[in-house]
Amino acid sequence: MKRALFRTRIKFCGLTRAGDVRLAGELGVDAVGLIFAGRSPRRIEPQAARALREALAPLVDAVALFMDNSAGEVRDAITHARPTLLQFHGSEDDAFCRRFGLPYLKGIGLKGAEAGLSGRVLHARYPHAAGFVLDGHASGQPGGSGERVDIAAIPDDMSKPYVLAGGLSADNVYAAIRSASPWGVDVASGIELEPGIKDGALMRRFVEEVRRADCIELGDNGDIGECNACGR
Ligand SMILES: O=C(O)c1ccccc1N[C@@H]1O[C@H](COP(=O)(O)O)[C@@H](O)[C@H]1O
Repeated sequence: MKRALFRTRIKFCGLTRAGDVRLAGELGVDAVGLIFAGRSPRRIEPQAARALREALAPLVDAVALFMDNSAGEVRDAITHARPTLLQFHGSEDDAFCRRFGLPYLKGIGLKGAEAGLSGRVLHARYPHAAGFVLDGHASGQPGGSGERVDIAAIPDDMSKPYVLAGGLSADNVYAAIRSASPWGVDVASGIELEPGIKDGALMRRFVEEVRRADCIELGDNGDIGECNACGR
């Protein structure tokens, strides 16, 4: 695939501090994930989400992440966080995910029960999904554990955008983008000091590595061509 002027989208997930949200915007990150899943160490209360939302720069998406939350909890989070996108990581079906009137991403664990499902099956199961988050963890398990995604497990017939997640960091995101060419990349633990506490230097290095991967144009035969932006 030729990647002329392609820009890999970046989502930082599980932010809990307004300063981290501000820095994400300054670094040019496309989306910031606020986690309402009960099983997450990065979970925030809806009221706390309001302050984080206010720290978000314009033109940056706020993504509200859920895992088997009740409809009431999802609505409460939406009221406070005013997300532009929802992300579901549990056993929610398409009807549940779409009932809130916002576009949604469905998180799929590439290990366990959902391993080996084709893109065709995923698209049929979640026909209204805007895209998918393909994550390294087993289905039924919460993400955010740093469990490394196996690029070989990505279905080869994904027709909707997918975001790659699972154990990504500044040390491996370049290689992951070069081999999988995802629509976007999503990271939680790889940019933090401890769950929910992000590290500015790791955030910056992660973005730099994504930009470096995007700077290379791959020809149809996989050869590395010159940089689209700088011509080198
Ligand atoms: O991050 C969490 O705590 C979490 C909890 C429940 C479901 C999903 C969760 N996070 C998602 O998992 C990916 C990968 O995380 P990591 O980079 O491997 O630590 C993260 O980007 C979130 O979208």
